[in-house]
Amino acid sequence: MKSALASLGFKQTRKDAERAFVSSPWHSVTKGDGTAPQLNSVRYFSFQELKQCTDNFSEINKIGAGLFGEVYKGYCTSGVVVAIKRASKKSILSGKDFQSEIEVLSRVHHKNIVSFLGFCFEQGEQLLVYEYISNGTLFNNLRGKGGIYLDWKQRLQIALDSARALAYLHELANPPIIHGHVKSGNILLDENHNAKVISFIFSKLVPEKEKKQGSSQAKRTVESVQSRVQYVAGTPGYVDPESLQTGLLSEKSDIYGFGVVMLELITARWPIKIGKDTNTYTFLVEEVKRAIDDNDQEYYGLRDIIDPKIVNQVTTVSLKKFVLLALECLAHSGSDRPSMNKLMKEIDIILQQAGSERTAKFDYSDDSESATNSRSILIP
Ligand SMILES: Nc1ncnc2c1ncn2[C@@H]1O[C@H](COP(=O)(O)OP(=O)(O)OP(=O)(O)O)[C@@H](O)[C@H]1O
Repeated sequence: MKSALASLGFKQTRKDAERAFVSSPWHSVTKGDGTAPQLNSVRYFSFQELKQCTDNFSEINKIGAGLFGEVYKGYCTSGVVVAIKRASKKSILSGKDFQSEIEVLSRVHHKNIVSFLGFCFEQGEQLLVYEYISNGTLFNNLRGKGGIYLDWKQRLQIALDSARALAYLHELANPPIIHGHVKSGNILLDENHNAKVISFIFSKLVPEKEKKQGSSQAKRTVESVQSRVQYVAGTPGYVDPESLQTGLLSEKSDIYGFGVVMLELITARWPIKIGKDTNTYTFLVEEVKRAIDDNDQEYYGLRDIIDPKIVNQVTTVSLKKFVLLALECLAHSGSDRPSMNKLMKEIDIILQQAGSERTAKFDYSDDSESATNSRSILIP
């Protein structure tokens, strides 16, 4: 992390850092009260610096918008590119809340989670600075909008990368973190098509006034999620039905969202489709469940639903196992869903099998195993 920061080219000296920290509103919050944040691996960016590297937050540098606010591409003087999330007025947190979010963010380090580089908190602004991930969201790429063609094995690898990231958040991060908003739009692809999970902290970045009693690290109200799904396109299809009933989010809500992402990887379809009259909805989960046919040895009943771009590549065994695993994630009751750790291991096995199934095909042997795998040739 240190070298990444040094290469940012802002030439931050210890003096600069101290000056910046003193001028930040946290100074008054933390001074002498023993709650100084552990910010060893992140740096403070002045608002002026961020303004400069985004050309005054120009439209041309705007790359997206989420519930926290708008996201800008920023060019550091060294040429390093960063992604800057600028809180909208309604997302501004109290100094203490922002501080605790920064503390959590600064402790998360995983190769499949977008790196958090620093923050800014001055002039009534709150900004988060991340490494910039160049190849867009999985959501867009699956729908041909990101310019990347993803074959079946790459999709399995993306599932594995994302599962690793979420398993880390659930089981290794300290304190454990519930993502709260798992969707293909929150999985970015880097230049080597590695998956990088983003936005995991957002569900905690809910303004104080929107929080309900009982909101904590482990159990957060789902009210904010519900209010968000009304205006975030595509998100409703990912919401765990059990959390909607109980009003609480848990790790199992992330598992549900992940199950939907798994189905997207197979089908490249929207998690929810709104009919022309806007009164009818089709959930991908229901579509897949309806189509499954145990008697179909080849496609498991999903021939017409599988993304046409990969339909000639999916291998029978890996397809069936992957779908069954996704359906386990989508069980109505959270207690029936697997843990992220289990998912990670299962997907790893499926990926290895998919590899060997493919190899079997290239053997051109005439046994029944390779006959079953007759669809496993990769189309370049
Ligand atoms: N580190 C990053 N590198 C490149 N692009 C990013 C990065 N972070 C965010 N983006 C872009 O900005 C968009 C908005 O991101 P953001 O995380 O704020 O919102 P979201 O994922 O759409 O929704 P939500 O905040 O509700 O999860 C993303 O879809 C992505 O295109």
